[in-house]
Amino acid sequence: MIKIAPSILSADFSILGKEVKDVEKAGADYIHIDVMDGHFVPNITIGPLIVEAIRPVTSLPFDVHLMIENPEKYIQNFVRAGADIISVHTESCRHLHRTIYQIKEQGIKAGVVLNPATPVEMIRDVLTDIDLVLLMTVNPGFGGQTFIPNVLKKIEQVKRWKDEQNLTFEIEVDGGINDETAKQCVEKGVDVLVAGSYIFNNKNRVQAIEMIRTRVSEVQ
Ligand SMILES: O=C(CO)[C@H](O)[C@H](O)COP(=O)(O)O
Ligand SMILES: [Fe+2]
Repeated sequence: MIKIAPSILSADFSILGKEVKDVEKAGADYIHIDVMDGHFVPNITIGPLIVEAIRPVTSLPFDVHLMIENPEKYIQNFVRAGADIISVHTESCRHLHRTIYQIKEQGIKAGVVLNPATPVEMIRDVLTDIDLVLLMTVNPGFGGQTFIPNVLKKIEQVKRWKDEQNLTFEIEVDGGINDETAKQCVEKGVDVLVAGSYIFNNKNRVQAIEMIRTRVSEVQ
């Protein structure tokens, strides 16, 4: 069963709690939360206060995507705020293995993220340590960008390593996901689809999630 993780980056922030509830009712599996610091990426978004504020609204897992410098400094804050999965970029971690274990020691799941231009070899030696691999299908920083098809072959490679070693981490994609690109990613072995603008820009979130599920079911 493919999981769908609406990215609240494209939600209406003036009614954020209501937006989260809306996608939960529409059949979301995770809530994807994009944390940006204006340094690692050219945009500033959500901090632990907002995560804490929406925590009581839903029981869905919070999938927190840290696009920040020195992510190790903020892990505990996001765990206390209610994160269930924290993913860090290989490009912002000098000691990736240490940071992964810092997350896991907090009793939550750890993910690693790769930008579109970062080779998958960067995570090969931590594949047995992680719960999630997040492959960016756009350059991080903004919602509503166009899917980069070159990432499809990276999905294929990560899926091959996962199967060869009988590993259980989830493969997630993020950026430019719509019903068509979702299908292409699932064909290559993706388990979790992050979608921001495709879901939140549709007034009918049930229909948006249903469109993705219908298209990807053609693969399964
Ligand atoms: O991490 C992100 C951007 O850095 C977002 O999760 C992503 O862009 C989702 O937005 P969309 O589905 O509109 O592309
Ligand atoms: Fe994201």
